[in-house]
Amino acid sequence: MSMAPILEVRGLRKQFGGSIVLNGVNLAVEEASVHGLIGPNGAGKTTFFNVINGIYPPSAGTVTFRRRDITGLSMSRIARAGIGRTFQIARVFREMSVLENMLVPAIELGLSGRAARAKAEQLLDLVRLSHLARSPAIEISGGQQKLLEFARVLMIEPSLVLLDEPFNGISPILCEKLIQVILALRQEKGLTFLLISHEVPHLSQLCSRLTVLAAGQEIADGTPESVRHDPRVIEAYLGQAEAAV
Ligand SMILES: Nc1ncnc2c1ncn2[C@@H]1O[C@H](COP(=O)(O)OP(=O)(O)OP(=O)(O)O)[C@@H](O)[C@H]1O
Repeated sequence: MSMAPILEVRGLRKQFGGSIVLNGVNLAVEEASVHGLIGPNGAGKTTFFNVINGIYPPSAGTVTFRRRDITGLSMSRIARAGIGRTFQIARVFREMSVLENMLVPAIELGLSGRAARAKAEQLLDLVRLSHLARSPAIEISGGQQKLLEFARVLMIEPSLVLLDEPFNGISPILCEKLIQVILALRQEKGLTFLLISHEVPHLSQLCSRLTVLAAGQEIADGTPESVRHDPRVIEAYLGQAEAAV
């Protein structure tokens, strides 16, 4: 059985002025997998997401999603093609209630009021935010805002979800819940996840495959176990520890 990867990135480069942040990244994500993207601070992980979901056009390289070339498309077209994304610091509409936040993507997609609301309530239940549905988003914690953003991304029924540090600032109990939700969505709906995280135990629990980015290039790719013992990976992280001293 050989299936084409759902996402295939080749030779991706991103340069800001004279600074090369992504220097020819290659990465393939298998459909219905949970794939981790790790690497030292400043490696280019968030920039990689920013290029994949259309915040910035790449300087060179190609992005293929479900066999379709999506390189350089706008953010909204990439979202409509089926790629959802969350941010390191959740981006929620702070003055709106939690439920209203959930309805924004539905309005953009033109879903009917009643169906959208039922779906929103079901997803809020999934991330245990139902009791806060009427609270203004500004009044819930940063961790709860991240869960809200996660649930909101699911409103557009993406087939690939990019998660940037989904566990940061979330209580251990909700982390465990989020892990179970991700695994269930993969198992039951065939969703694919690409996630940036520094949480090694969570990554080992979730991911069949990890890609390690350092200085804008992928330096290792494989199972969490093989990557952890890769000398290039150890060296990349040691470099960071020395730099921090
Ligand atoms: N819009 C931009 N203009 C100029 N430089 C940028 C821009 N966006 C990112 N960079 C630079 O790219 C480098 C990589 O940043 P990025 O946030 O992608 O790394 P990261 O691996 O996600 O790091 P962290 O783990 O700290 O979030 C940094 O040196 C950053 O300053």
